[in-house]
Amino acid sequence: MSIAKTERRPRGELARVLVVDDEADIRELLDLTVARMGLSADCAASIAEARGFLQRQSYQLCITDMRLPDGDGLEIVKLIGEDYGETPVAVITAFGSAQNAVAALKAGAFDYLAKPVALDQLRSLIKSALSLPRRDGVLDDGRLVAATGQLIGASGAIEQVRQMIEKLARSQAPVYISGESGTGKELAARLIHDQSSRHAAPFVPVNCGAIPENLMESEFFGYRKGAFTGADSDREGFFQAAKGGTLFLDEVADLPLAMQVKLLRAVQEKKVRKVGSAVEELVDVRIISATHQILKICVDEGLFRQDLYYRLNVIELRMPPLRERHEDVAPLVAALLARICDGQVPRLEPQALRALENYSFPGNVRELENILERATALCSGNAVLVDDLQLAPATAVGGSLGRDGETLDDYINRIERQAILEALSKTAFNRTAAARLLGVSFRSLRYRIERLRIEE
Ligand SMILES: Nc1ncnc2c1ncn2[C@@H]1O[C@H](COP(=O)(O)OP(=O)(O)OP(=O)(O)O)[C@@H](O)[C@H]1O
Repeated sequence: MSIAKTERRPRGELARVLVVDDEADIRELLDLTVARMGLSADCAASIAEARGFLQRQSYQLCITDMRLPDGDGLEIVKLIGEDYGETPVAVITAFGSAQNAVAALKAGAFDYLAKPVALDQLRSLIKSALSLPRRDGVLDDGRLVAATGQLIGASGAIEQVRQMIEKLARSQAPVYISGESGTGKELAARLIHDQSSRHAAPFVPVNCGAIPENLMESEFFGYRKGAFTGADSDREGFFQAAKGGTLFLDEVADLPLAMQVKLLRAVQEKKVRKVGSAVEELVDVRIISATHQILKICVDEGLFRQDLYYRLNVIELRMPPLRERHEDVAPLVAALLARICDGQVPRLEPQALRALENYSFPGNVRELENILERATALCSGNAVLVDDLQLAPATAVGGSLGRDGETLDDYINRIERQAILEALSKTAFNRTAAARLLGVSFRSLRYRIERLRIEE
């Protein structure tokens, strides 16, 4: 790869878009739209032609069809990802081909457009791609976007999360953030938004478990005046409030099934309909979802729609529990104490730090925050001692023991199932790697998967 391909476009020079499509009328439509936006386009009819253009010229965006005469659009996504990483790639998928869109996003595509291409969607996609920060976090106007420095921790696991956040910020793909309560899922979602091309638009966090079921549709999609008693004026919903930005659906597993159907439509069509309105409106919103539950189990238990699961969980970001990264405790303590005390920061006795490093933190970083807040209020003088921490006695990993009426066998099966699903999700459903992680043989894992009827 030559240096020129990753260089920024000099100030004043037109941004260039590479269009790859074998259908002349689509090439023309894209070429015209790009030109009307004051940009310049090169058009290729095949992968081979696109390769030639990429070797000669750097691009701020590539838009490619999925079906090309000498291969498929995913090849372009991969080629650019490997050799021309600064260039975002959007794919055009056939009407209703959700699988293609998901596959392209998983392969690293920046976004997708479904045929027939809607012009306003195309324009907003181009605008988003052009306002993407560079890999080093510098925007087109030279400003630096918020760095992932707010995510404290020096462990390999947190470093991986930081890298993943940076990668996800350069895409529009739906992200599903998994992890126990208090591991920093919302913080990670905010960081993805802050570093993305959407950073100037709103980040709207929604706790799906906190909205009464009968108000859900109007809270999400808004309503028209007169839609129901008390609707005395038009109101926007979360989707409209997050226009151009990011909608963070926290505790998404708590959405009732009826609402899941409506959300699926909104995600798939990128359109919503206000309660009481006859027309649908386009909404340009990126969805990041999270839950502390294991969503795959909710799907298996029939509580969460599988089709919605696949649309939301295009890319998973796993937030590791604090007990898996004890080396993060000391830097977190230092940062949290500075945040809590704002000025006179007390000293943590070495014994107190050791006690924290050996603690299992069922409530993760949020629990550490609470422990430190309480300890700073309780401590006398300027030192926090072990007793000030008031650590709870060791608890079982993974939370409560048994649910109401659960037999011992059910309980053991549930924990086993949870451990297997976690291992499978950590290893991208590679059974050999998952078996290694669980310390069992491949055959034993296969047997357990069958016995517990786990579907991948
Ligand atoms: N690595 C981190 N560095 C600094 N602060 C962190 C980190 N992880 C979590 N926090 C802080 O811990 C608190 C809990 O984080 P957050 O709300 O993002 O967790 P969560 O996983 O979304 O929790 P829940 O599942 O309960 O909604 C917040 O105050 C957040 O700023």
